[in-house]
Formats: sequence, structure tokens, C-alpha cells
Amino acid sequence: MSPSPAPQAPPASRQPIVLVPACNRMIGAHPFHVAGQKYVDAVRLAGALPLVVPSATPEQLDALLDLADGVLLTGSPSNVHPSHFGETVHDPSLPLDPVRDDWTLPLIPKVLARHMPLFAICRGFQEVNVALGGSLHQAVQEVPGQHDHRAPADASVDVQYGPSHRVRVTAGGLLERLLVDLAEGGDITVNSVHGQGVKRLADGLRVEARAPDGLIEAYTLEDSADAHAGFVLGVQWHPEWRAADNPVSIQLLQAFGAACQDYRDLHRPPNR
Ligand SMILES: N[C@@H](CCC(=O)NCCCC(=O)O)C(=O)O
Repeated sequence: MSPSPAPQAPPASRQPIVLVPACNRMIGAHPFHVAGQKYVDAVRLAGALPLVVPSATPEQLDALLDLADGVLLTGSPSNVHPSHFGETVHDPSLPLDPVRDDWTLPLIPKVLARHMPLFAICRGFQEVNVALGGSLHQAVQEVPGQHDHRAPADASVDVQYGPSHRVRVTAGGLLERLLVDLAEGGDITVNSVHGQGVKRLADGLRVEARAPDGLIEAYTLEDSADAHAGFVLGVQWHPEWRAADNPVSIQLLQAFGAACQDYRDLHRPPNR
């Protein structure tokens, strides 16, 4: 029997489009919109076309989402402004990005209302929790009983983004389903590059993984499986880091890409 042909990548005109909201940073004296290349590359690895979006007004959100088949929220050195969960800034030396907050926080409920696939990484993971009414620890390492989840400041980037700790995947959840054969004894090993973390999980989110100190490391939306083409996932770690070399990252990105493709096929007729 002849081997079955390898699956063909769809032509670019049929590839799903994934919005990647940019961060805002000064480069010299000038403000720039920036998106880390590793996130853009991860969208490509998922089989989708990345579309980095600088910012938007509330009136523009629906028009932007009309273009999209998925959203990837990136990590960032900046923190979500704590006023969005009723607190004042704990450490004024840490960066904020109010321009990003101002449009991604209202964007997130709209993405979910459209049942659009959403992959939220690190800051993005924290952002979704806040957008849905949850709160954050502003300094996880200062909370009694919690570990320090920050990367060592003086280490090389390979060490900073290298394997850090194990997380226990929730039995019977989305992650367990996506990571068939990859979670050894229910655990995977992840990197860890964050000072903040989920304090109160927003209503409607369900824990998908925890660190050994109990910190929430992944969530999905309750009852999301069918409505969201099977993919609403937030992770506190960085699957985009050297994603092509990491079987867990590949599996997550392929599942995200497949969900975006399903969304596209369902919502966009062939000639659009
Ligand atoms: N600032 C928040 C979020 C941490 C985060 O997203 N880190 C990523 C750093 C840059 C990158 O790799 O894109 C926190 O400290 O918790």
C-alpha cells in the first residue's frame, strides 16, 4: 500500500489570521509599538498569518476582530496596571504599559463573545484574568508560601528561558487532552519569567495546571471546548521560546492553529 500523502498547508489566502497586540516602548526618545519576534514566529509555526496590531480605540475593536480568526496575547516585561483590579502600584520601578491595557482589556471579552480561539501567554495570561474580573499578586515572591517565579536577572537568556519547574496538569482538562503522551505522570516542565501571578481567578476560568507552590500556571474557559473551536488557553510560562524544539510547545501551537483554521473555515466563505 502506498503511504498516505503528507497534509498540504493551505494556500496563504486560506490561512487563518491571528492578531498579536503590540506592546509600547520608548526606543531612544521615540515611542514604538513592538512585538517580540518569537511570538510572531510562534503564530507562523501554528500555521497562521500573524498581524501585529499597534493599538485601537473601542470603536475599532469589532472591525479588527472582523479581520481575525484568532488572537495571541504576548508576554511582556510590563505589568497590567493594578488599578484594573483595585490596587495601587506595589513597585514603581517595574514597567507598565497603559496603552496596551487600554485596548486589550476591552478586546478580550469581545474575542470570547465571538467564540474566537485565544492563546494568552504570561502577561497575556494575567491580562485575560484581569479583563474577566480576576486579580493578580504583584510580587509572587513576597507572598508567604509562594516560590520566586522570576528568572535569575544576571543569567544568560538561555538560562532565563530554560526549564525551571514542573507543573501539574489538571486531570481530565484541556491541557491533558492536548498533551497526550507528553505529560509524564501528569507533569510537564516549563520555564518561568514572571514576578506577578494570579491571585483571584476570574469567574468563568478553570484551572488547567498548577506549579508546585500552588500558583495557577494555566487556565481555560469553563465549558469552552465546543463553543471556542476547542481553544481558549492561558499559560503563565513561555511556550513560544524555541517553540520548534519543544514538543509541548509544538503540540499547543498546532492545536491553536487548527482551532484558528476551523474558525476561519466556519466564519469566512472561500472567496474572503
Ligand atoms: N510583567 C509580568 C509578565 C511577565 C512576562 O510576560 N514576561 C515576559 C518577558 C518578556 C518576554 O519574554 O516576552 C510579570 O512580571 O509577571
